[in-house]
Amino acid sequence: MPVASDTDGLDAAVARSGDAAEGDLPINELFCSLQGEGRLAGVPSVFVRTSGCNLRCWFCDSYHTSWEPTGDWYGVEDIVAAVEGYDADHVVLTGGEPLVHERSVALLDELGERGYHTTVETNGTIYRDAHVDLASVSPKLASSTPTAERDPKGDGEWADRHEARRLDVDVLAEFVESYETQLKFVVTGPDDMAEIEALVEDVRGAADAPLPDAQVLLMPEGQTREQLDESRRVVADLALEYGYRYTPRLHVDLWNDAPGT
Ligand SMILES: C[S@@+](CC[C@H](N)C(=O)[O-])C[C@H]1O[C@@H](n2cnc3c(N)ncnc32)[C@H](O)[C@@H]1O
Ligand SMILES: Nc1nc2[nH]cc(C(=O)O)c2c(=O)[nH]1
Ligand code: SF4
Ligand SMILES: [Mg+2]
Repeated sequence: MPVASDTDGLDAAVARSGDAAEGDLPINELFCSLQGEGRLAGVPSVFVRTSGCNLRCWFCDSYHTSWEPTGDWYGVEDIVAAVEGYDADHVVLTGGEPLVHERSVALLDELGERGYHTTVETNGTIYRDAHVDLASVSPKLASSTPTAERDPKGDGEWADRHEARRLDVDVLAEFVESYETQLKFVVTGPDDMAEIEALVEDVRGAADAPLPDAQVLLMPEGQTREQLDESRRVVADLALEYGYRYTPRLHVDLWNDAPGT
């Protein structure tokens, strides 16, 4: 069932569609896999992927949650029951942008109460107070902006909105202060490094909690194994040069771009 048909996933994906009940969340997919990214890479985890996003990265590997959001509406209890059907104690709430949905708070709190370790994969533009064991924040760099030349769908209609929304240093600082946080940058090449260094310094200046280099991760851009074959060495060398941590995309290395991985 399409969750949204117009171009603004933030408004449209949250809009009530037909028989969706108050308190439901738009879910694009739910599956069990190994966490592929970040400091918990390799840990068996249930992934809950919400639909709808307030940004439009040209490279988004979850096209059907952002550019053309699809999914069905489920209540928190149904989602928890589906999670409990798998033999895993880690849950990753992702999207789309899960924190555009106020209802994500209830889901995270319920999972926390049941003893799950919760990771939230977020673009870091919206802060919410919830049970979050690891905030996996992926701030979006200028190189993510869908200019006319790189737009997967249109002719750059989203570029200005994306550009205006993609960074909020105070929101990033709030994540760092409130949660165990990793900043996980999608790196397209050496030209991204100046923006990363400046942003990390800005967040350090704004946050009342430390942000050591070990919590700053560089992740190669690439939706397929073939694309990562081109990018991973470049990004690994940048991590070594700048003293940040490298994170693989283990799921892509293992299963390429297969659905449900
Ligand atoms: C689809 S996003 C969903 C969560 C949230 N909207 C975000 O961007 O953090 C999940 C993760 O995949 C990363 N990602 C998306 N497309 C990618 C690509 N082509 N290459 C590398 N990482 C990508 C995002 O930066 C984020 O860390
Ligand atoms: N295996 C696996 N690990 C992941 N880590 C973050 C993901 C995401 O899409 O947020 C993701 C994903 O889609 N698959
Ligand atoms: S913020 Fe995340 S979900 Fe939204 S377009 Fe970018 S990568 Fe995709
Ligand atoms: Mg993914």
